[in-house]
Amino acid sequence: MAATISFSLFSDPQKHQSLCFNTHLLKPHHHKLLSFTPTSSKPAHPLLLLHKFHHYYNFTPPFSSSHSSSESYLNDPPRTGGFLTTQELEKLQILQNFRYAHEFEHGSLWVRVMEEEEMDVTVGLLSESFAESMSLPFRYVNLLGFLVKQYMIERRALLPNTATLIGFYRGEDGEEELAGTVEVSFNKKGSNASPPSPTPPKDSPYICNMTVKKQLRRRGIGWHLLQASEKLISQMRNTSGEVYLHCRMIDTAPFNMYTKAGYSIIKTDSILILLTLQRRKHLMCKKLPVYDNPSESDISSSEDNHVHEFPR
Ligand SMILES: CC(=O)SCCNC(=O)CCNC(=O)[C@H](O)C(C)(C)COP(=O)(O)OP(=O)(O)OC[C@H]1O[C@@H](n2cnc3c(N)ncnc32)[C@H](O)[C@@H]1OP(=O)(O)O
Repeated sequence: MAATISFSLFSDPQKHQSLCFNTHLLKPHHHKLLSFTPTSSKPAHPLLLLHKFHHYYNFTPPFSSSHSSSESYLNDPPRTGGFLTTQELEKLQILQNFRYAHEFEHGSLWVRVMEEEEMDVTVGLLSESFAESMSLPFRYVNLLGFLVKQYMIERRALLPNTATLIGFYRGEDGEEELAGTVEVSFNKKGSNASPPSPTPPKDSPYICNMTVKKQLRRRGIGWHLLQASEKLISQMRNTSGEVYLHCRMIDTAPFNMYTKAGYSIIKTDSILILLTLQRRKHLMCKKLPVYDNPSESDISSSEDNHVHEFPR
């Protein structure tokens, strides 16, 4: 079981061994989940679940208002397997300082880079979204959570080449809550070793794993998570002015959003992809302006900049 899981989950084949080891961290209830047989007549084999999970968004694949030191990246940078260069330290600083805010008539949204302590809530939000999109029963959310967390730990080690953004929403009741998340990779180092088809260029920025909490959808939050991602990409001063993303053909909501935001289809999976139990996907692309000075990328509309106290 351990060896099979490691085969399909991780984006970097060289991490195969380490995941074999990690799977020993499975708690007894995880083992139970892996061998779980749902009530339908056709049992969902754990391998099928993992296969679907791997190909869902990018596997290649939320928030508390109180917490965390703002110095966390620089004082305790994630382990990248080597020393950080001066340029990488500068990029960590950009990530740490990144803020995006928007005032709606119905409430406020703040977006920033996820801190380590926020990983568990973010994992919870993503797992529910994956279960929903893969039409899996709610009882699979815990197992998905285990897999998503392993993935996020691996991605976090690639900071500042990739980052997970989280958005907090405060509605009319004054309560703040985690509203959504999105992952951005900025360059080849942050890209996935085995990205989904159709394959995007590895050295270009790439957006994936966007989700908005179900109860908060259709309020403009997804749109502003996308704007925040593009703003961050521009601030990170990439040489490539193009940003790529995948969107499943059946997902009309994100497809409409990306089209409205100026993304166009570059390539679409052949119908033969259905033989591999995957949904057909579009690879979409948008050309972003390249700025010499990162502050020039601060192009949010004036209403976006009604930034007050930022929850941390
Ligand atoms: C690259 C990737 O990550 S692809 C994966 C995308 N994620 C998912 O599919 C997960 C499940 N879905 C979601 O979490 C949400 O529906 C999201 C993230 C796609 C959109 O988030 P929301 O906050 O609901 O979107 P938002 O309210 O900002 O709408 C922006 C635009 O998207 C489109 N849109 C959003 N929801 C819908 C919908 N249900 N039907 C049709 N179009 C929709 C519209 O064009 C909308 O603009 P409009 O309001 O002016 O018509």
